[in-house]
Amino acid sequence: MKLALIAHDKKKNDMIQFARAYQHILGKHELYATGTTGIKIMEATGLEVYRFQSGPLGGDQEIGALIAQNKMDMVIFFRDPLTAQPHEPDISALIRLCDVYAIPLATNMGTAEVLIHGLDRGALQWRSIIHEKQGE
Ligand SMILES: O=C(CO)COP(=O)(O)O
Repeated sequence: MKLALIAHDKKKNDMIQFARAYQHILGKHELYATGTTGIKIMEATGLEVYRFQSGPLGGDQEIGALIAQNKMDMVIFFRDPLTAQPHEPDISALIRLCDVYAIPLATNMGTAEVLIHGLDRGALQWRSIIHEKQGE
């Protein structure tokens, strides 16, 4: 499965903890991230992560574009709900596209835990039907 990992600055430590804790699960999947989040995850875990632009420079939109092509299977996005972001419209657009395409989205650690355990138990196998249709 293809997973997107994104964290706002005040949530980057949470993302590092999450990636370390679930490295054994994350390592079985294709990982994508916005620029700075990706570097931090790679440094902390040694996992291979494909990095898009940093969020404020268009990274959320790049991940949104993959969702619009039905090429992303899960999004874990540790948003900072207490800090205004200059690229708020991009963030809203990404979340909206997850809803348009029924892509599992976690915006906090509690939901992320549920999703990652579900992923490991095969709860996203329905997505493989879409992969087959796309010839992947
Ligand atoms: O701003 C972000 C998501 O909206 C995250 O971007 P970075 O991972 O580059 O910090």
